[in-house]
Amino acid sequence: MSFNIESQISSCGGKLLKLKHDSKSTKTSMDVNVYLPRQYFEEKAGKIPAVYYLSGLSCTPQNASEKAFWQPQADKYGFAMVFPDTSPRGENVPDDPEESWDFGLSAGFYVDATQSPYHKNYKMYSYVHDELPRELYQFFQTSGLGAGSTVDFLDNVAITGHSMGGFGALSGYLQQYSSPRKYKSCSAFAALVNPSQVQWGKKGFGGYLGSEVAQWEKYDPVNLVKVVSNNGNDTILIHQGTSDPFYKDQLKPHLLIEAAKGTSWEGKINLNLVDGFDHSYYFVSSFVPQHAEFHAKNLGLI
Ligand SMILES: N[C@@H](CCC(=O)N[C@@H](CSC=O)C(=O)NCC(=O)O)C(=O)O
Repeated sequence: MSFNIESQISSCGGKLLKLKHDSKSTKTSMDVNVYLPRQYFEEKAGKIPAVYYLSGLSCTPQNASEKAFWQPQADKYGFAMVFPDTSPRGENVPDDPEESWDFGLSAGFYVDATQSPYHKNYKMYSYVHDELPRELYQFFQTSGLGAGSTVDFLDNVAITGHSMGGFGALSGYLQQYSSPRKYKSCSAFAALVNPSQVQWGKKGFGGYLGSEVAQWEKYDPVNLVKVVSNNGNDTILIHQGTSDPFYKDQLKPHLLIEAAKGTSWEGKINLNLVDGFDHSYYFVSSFVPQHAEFHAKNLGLI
């Protein structure tokens, strides 16, 4: 199933492509933005790595594309950016019965839902970590958009995200850690590190996965650091604003540091508490340069 290029927008030295495709995982049409850096259009840039950015509650692919300012960094180091959506959408896609913004549409939690009625469409784990990379790779292999360059959407890839998306990045990175296609690096901005223990996560996991805690633990980073072995010197980069209104009740990054103690991740989670910053994209965009450099190093670009 291929992509329709809804629009191509010049941004910095490259192009932001707004794409739409029919997803087998979600059984809906899905929007995704891809930023192709200036290197993609230069002669013989070869295979360009990709960074996947997972957005948070209430987002579409537009929020980060417009407000995180990843594009200048992508041009600086030579990586593509992928901005997936945060949930399936469509007239037959179930939403939150409470009509809140923390569950349902724009709040898919990057899990594969097992509970009715969400089990049909809310397969966001499989979509983000399996279907979307494969479909993008195939599409760009034949798109002819670049001057002899290609994007490596499958292997030399990194993952990052904000809030619910920070959870999604940590969860996907750790779950895929021992797979052949593990992400080369993972970072997060104001992430939900222990969804099983906070209101947002209890509502999301409960609604999508049911009440069996073992199903929650499969996705929860605080559990995953205890069962996934860090097979090298991998580190995880996290930034958290101390003026973030969700810091104390929903995000709780210290719980991940605590959980890592006594494991191969102890001392490997680089948590940066930054005074005066909130939860917004003013916070995210302030630290994107540091995260971009972190991923560029792990992708072998510097
Ligand atoms: N729509 C809500 C605001 C919800 C919110 O702040 N969402 C954050 C992520 S929260 C955890 O995932 C966000 O990224 N918002 C998008 C943005 O562009 O800031 C409300 O109206 O309060």
